[in-house]
Amino acid sequence: MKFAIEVKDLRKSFGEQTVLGGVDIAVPEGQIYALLGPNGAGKTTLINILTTLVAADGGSARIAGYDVAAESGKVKQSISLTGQFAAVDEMLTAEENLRMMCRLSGMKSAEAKRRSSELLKQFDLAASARKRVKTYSGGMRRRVDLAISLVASRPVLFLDEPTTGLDTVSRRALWDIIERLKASGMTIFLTTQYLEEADQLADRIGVINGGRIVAEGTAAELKARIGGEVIELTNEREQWSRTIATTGSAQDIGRILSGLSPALPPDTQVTIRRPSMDDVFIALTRQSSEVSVS
Ligand SMILES: Nc1ncnc2c1ncn2[C@@H]1O[C@H](COP(=O)(O)OP(=O)(O)OP(=O)(O)O)[C@@H](O)[C@H]1O
Repeated sequence: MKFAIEVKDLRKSFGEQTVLGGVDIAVPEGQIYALLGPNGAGKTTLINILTTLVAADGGSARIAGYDVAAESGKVKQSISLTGQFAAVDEMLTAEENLRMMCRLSGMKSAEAKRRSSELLKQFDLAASARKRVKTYSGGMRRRVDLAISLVASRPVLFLDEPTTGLDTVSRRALWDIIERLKASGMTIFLTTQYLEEADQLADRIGVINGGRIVAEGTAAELKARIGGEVIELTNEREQWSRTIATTGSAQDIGRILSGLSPALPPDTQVTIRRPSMDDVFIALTRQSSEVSVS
C-alpha cells in the first residue's frame, strides 16, 4: 500500500510543554483521515508541521513521499491547505477571487478563466459567481475558501476544522464536496470537533489526546472498542444522564442495574442502544487523560 501521509514518532514541545509526544499516523493514498481531539490536544500543531509551517523537534513526516523537513519545497507543491488563513477578498466576486488566485499561481488568462469556471461549478457556486463574496452565507463563503485552496490541483488536502460554525445544511453541502474530492483521487487529512463528521467522512479516525494518538480505526472499530451496547440512564426532572458500557446480555444488564437501582430516583429512564461516536470519544479521552506525555 502506498501512503500519502506517513508520520513516525513525531514530537514537538513549546518550552516545558510537550504538545506532541510521539505521534504515528499512516494515511493510504485516496483515503480520508479524520483527527479528533479536544481543544489544545495538538491538532493544529500537527497540521502545521505536516504542511511545513512549523518544524518538529523529533521524529519524521513524509507527504506524498517527501520529507517535510528536508524536502519542504516538494511538500508544498504536493499539498493544499484550507484553514484560518484563507485569502479571500470580500469586495470581489467569487469569480474574480478565483481568477486572481489562478493568475497569481502562474496561469495565463485563458487557463485562469477555464480553471475558475471549473471550480465554481465543482463547488456549486456558479449561480452566485458574479456576486461579491461579502454578500455570501457562511457555507458559501467556506466553499469559496476551499475552491481557492484548490486552484492548483494537488494530491493531498489538509482541512483544519472545515465546517466549524456552519449550520447543518451548509455542513452537509461541504461534506458532499469533500466526498467528491475524495472520489477524484485526493488524500484528505482533516481535523474536526464533530464526531458525526468523522463518522460520516473518514475512512480512518485518530483520536488525539494529551499529544498522543490514543485510539485509531474505522468508526465501527472504535465503537466496538467500548463494548457491544451502552445503557443510558436519564432523569429529565433532575436533568442528568449517564452512560455505562455493557455486553448487552440480560445477565450483564441485570447486574449493572441491580448494582445501581437503590441509588436511582424512581423516575429514571433506562435505554439500551449501540454506542455512538460521542460515547467512544468520551470513554477514550477520559481513560487517557491520566497518561503522561513527558
Ligand atoms: N507557537 C506556540 N507557542 C507556544 N505554545 C503553543 C504554540 N502553538 C501552540 N501552542 C500550545 O500547544 C497546545 C496545542 O495547541 P494546538 O493549537 O495544536 O491544539 P488544537 O488541538 O489544535 O486545539 P484547538 O482545537 O483549540 O485549536 C496548546 O496548549 C497551545 O497553547
